Formats: sequence, C-alpha cells, structure tokens
Amino acid sequence: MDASHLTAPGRSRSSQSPSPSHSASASATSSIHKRKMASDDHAPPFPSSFSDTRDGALTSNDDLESISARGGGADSDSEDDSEEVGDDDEEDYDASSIRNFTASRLETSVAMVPSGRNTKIKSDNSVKIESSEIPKEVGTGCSGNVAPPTATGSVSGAVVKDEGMKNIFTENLQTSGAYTAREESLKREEESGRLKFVCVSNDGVDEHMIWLVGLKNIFARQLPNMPKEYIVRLVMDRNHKSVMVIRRNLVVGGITYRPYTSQKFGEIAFCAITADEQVKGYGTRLMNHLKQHARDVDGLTHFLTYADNNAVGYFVKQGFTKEIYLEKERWQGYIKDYDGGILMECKIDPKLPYTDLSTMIRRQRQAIDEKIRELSNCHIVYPGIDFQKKEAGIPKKAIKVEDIPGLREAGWTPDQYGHSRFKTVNSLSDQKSLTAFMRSLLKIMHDHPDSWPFKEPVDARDVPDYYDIIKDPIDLKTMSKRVESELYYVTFDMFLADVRRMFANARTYNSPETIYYKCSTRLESHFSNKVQAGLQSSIKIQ
Ligand SMILES: CC(=O)SCCNC(=O)CCNC(=O)[C@H](O)C(C)(C)COP(=O)(O)OP(=O)(O)OC[C@H]1O[C@@H](n2cnc3c(N)ncnc32)[C@H](O)[C@@H]1OP(=O)(O)O
Repeated sequence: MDASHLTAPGRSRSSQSPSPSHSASASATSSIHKRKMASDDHAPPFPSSFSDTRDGALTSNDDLESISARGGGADSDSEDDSEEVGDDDEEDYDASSIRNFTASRLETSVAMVPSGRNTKIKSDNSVKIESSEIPKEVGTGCSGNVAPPTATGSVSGAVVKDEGMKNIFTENLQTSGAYTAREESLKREEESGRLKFVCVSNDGVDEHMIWLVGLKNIFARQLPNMPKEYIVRLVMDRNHKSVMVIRRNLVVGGITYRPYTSQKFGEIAFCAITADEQVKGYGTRLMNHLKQHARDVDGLTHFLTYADNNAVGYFVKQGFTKEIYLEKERWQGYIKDYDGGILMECKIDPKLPYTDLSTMIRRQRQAIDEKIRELSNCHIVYPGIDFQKKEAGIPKKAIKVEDIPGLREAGWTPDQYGHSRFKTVNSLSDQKSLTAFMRSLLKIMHDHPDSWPFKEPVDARDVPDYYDIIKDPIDLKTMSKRVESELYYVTFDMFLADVRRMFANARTYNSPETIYYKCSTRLESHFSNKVQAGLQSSIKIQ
C-alpha cells in the first residue's frame, strides 16, 4: 500500500483506536497524534478479518463502490467517485477482498463487534429518527423563556390596541426569517416522506451499508485532503455512527461521529453535503438531527470536532465555538490532535427541540411581535394621502396637516406645525403673508439680469437630453404658479427647497465655465442676501 496515504493526512481526526496490526501505518501519522490510549484502546475497531487496513479488506473504495452499484447508486457524487475514488486503490486490493468484505458484511453480528473503548455498541444501532420523536409543543416548556401567545395576543399589564387597527397591519407582519423558512420547508419534506434523516452504523443491513457507501463517497469528494482509506475506516467503524440525509433513497450528505458515551461527548469525524445540494439548509437540519439524536439516544452533552478552516463559519452557525469549555479530563486522550483544523465545541442544550426549532422560533417571534404591538404603534400602516394634483404639481385641494392619517395617532399636535428651521412667526404665520413674501422673492429673482435662463421651463426641443439628466426640473414660472395657488408652499422651507433645486439643476447639467452655471451662482447669491434681509425684517429665524 502506498505509505503516502497514511502520512500526515490533511485532516486526521480519527479517534478510532488503531489496531496492533495497524501500528506501521499509525506511526506514519503519529507526529500529529498525541493521544493517550487506555489499554482497551488497542482493541481493533473492526472484526479481526477487517482489522488491518493494509490487507485491503475494507479500505478499498472499489469494493465499496461495487456494493454501492448493487444498490443502484446511493449518492449523486458517487458516479464520479467510482473513478476518482477507486483509482488510488486499484493496485492494492484484489477481487478477493470484495468477496471477503461482502461475505463478512452479510455475516456481521453484534458478537463480532469488538469491545471498543468506553463505547458500548448498541445492538440496534440503526436508529431512524422519526419526526414523532420531536416534541411538538415547545414554548415555555422547551425554551424556558417563551411565553406562549394568548388567544387574544395580549400579555397582562399591557394596553391592547383595538381590533380594527390590528387588521390593518396583520398582512405586513413577517412571520419567519430565512433560517425558519428553510427549516420549515425541509421539515415539510420530511413529513411528506420525500426526505428522511437516519442514524446508522456498520450493522450489516444491506440498505444501511449502501447508504454508508454513498456517504463515504460524498466525504471522499468533499474532503479531498482526507485519505480515502481513512474515510472508509471511520465510516465503516462500528464505534462510529452516521446521521444521514436521504432523499428518494439517495444520500445527500451526512455526519459521521463517534459517541463517547461514558464521557458524554461525541467527536464529529466528517461532515459534508453533496456538492449540488450545499447551502440549501441540509447542513443545518442535519446538525439539528444529530444533536437531538446524540442527546436523546446517546446521552451526550457536547460535541467536539476539528473543523476545516473553510468550514469554521458553518460550525459557528451551528453553535460551535473555538473556546473549549468542556473539562479537559472528559476529552483529552480521546480525540487526536490535528494540525489542519480548529478544535471546536458545541454544547447540546438539554431541552431544545432541535428538530423543531422553527416552531419555537416562530412562537418566540410571535410573542415579541405581540409585545411590540402593545407598546408601540410602529406596526400600523395607514392608507396614504389621496393627493390629486393639477398643473405644476399643485394639489386640487388643500390638505390640512392634521388630516394626514396617522399623524395625530403618532403624537403630533397642532403646535408642532411649521417646525422648520425658518419657523414662521408673527407676520408670516398665515398663508397670505407667506405668499406675499415668496412672491416678492420671486420678483426679486425675476428682475435680476442673471435670471433669464430660469424664467421658463427648459424646452426639450432645444435641449433634447435635459430631462434625461435632470429628473426634478423647476423654474421661476412654475414656482410662481405654485405660489399663486396658495396650496403648494405651505411652509417656507418648501419654497426654499425649490429655489435651491433650481440652482442645483443648473450646475448639474452645465459645466462651470458656461454662462448658465455662472448665472446660477450669481443669482443664488443675490437671492440668499435678499432672503436673509427679508427674514430679518419680517420673520424670526429660529
Ligand atoms: C468536521 C468536518 O468535517 S470539517 C469539513 C466540513 N465539510 C466541508 O467543508 C465539505 C464541503 N462543505 C459542505 O459539505 C457543506 O457546505 C457543509 C457541510 C459545510 C454545510 O452544509 P450546507 O448544507 O451547505 O449548510 P446550510 O445550507 O445548512 O448552511 C448553513 C449556514 O452555514 C453557511 N455555510 C455553509 N457552508 C459554509 C462554509 N463552508 N463557510 C461558512 N459558512 C458556511 C451557510 O451560508 C448558511 O448560512 P445562513 O444560515 O446565514 O444562510
């Protein structure tokens, strides 16, 4: 066998005990393995006929491919893998190994399973995770801090808004985030039977073996730095379990882990989703199933894993941290050091309904929304203003500020009217005075020698691209119509905004050396002086 397969693998996270006969290859990797081993660590992980990977009994991917083929292909990655994965091993294993493996596989019994260190192998180590195991009711009981919404949606002590108002906004309520939506969609797939999550190990059951081979192929493809023999060893090791996503009997991905039940933690050896199904939520759902299974079936409280650098982000999103809080005595010596990844830990919550988190999140969101609605009006959307306009954007009829729907409800009072920087007082407090002031300013501009470019709207026949560039045109004539209507400029700020826009438009369309640009600068300066003088004499600036 090519020794390079076993030399310093890119990832080397096996916690599997090397068999005595494996020592030669083990020494090749031991530079990064600093594991202390208990005496029963040396128990071979496979039945004796499989124990030495060098005899090719189990590590030939070709062997496993042949089983996979019998099963009609267990993985979408496997077609390509059958070439890619098998190539390395072709020289090392002969056809007899296929027979050995197949025969042994079919004869496999619990009695053949070695007494692995600290790990009791369950005789029924194939566990289908049924959705019926999932606690249906979450809320206070599960999260411990979520008050289930009451029928009326009220929480005692808070003011309840009237129902009429509530109806206005209910359609605008966002009921789920991206995480919940993905989880719910996959949950529905599970309920419809199109998708299932299973937990199996090498128990000799044909279907399980086919799935394990499919999963092995995905790992081989998705974890290219991992020696393929190493992947096979661990996936087929009876101390390891694999939680898999199966869709229409094809493996979509999975996680292979070793539960150290006496230590109450598990080590995730491999985790991968087939290439074309990544970033669709399978990885998250898989991890949630794993956590639920590991807690409820294996009795684990923590997971540890050496995460590939480029997968750290995924593990962080699954609740893993780089800080290891688990007491060292519980895990040191059980998992191997690995220099190609980052050791990460995840605490398994004793109560969380991992496979039904979406329901819990939905209820929490609902409870928070209810609370916000009781404390604030921000969720209420009022109908807009029926703002029918005639020429020059002038409204057909005056709209009183206090008639704007929702303004009063938001706390506005009439004394806040005209809260602009140039708040009008005294003589300009009524519309007539305001109109007179604006009219005089327009006349001042109109009489100025630099006003000629601004007197009329720009004619598109003269300047064809003007309205492509200037989206908000304005001119003195249009402003005059607005002033005279007495319906448009209800504050002085609105008038000022139009004047400023008129000059800004001129400087946007024209370059600084043009007469138009220069006119705009001069006229604006003249205007500003007059405004200051006018305001000082007739109104106060606040
Ligand atoms: C112990 C180990 O085996 S380490 C090696 C891990 N495996 C690999 O790197 C193999 C290649 N990658 C994969 O197989 C998959 O992408 C996995 C297993 C890492 C993740 O499975 P996916 O189905 O893609 O994850 P899922 O769709 O649930 O994504 C969950 C979140 O993690 C993010 N995410 C997924 N992969 C990564 C990544 N490599 N790095 C950072 N973030 C990631 C997703 O964007 C998503 O974020 P969001 O919830 O904010 O939208």
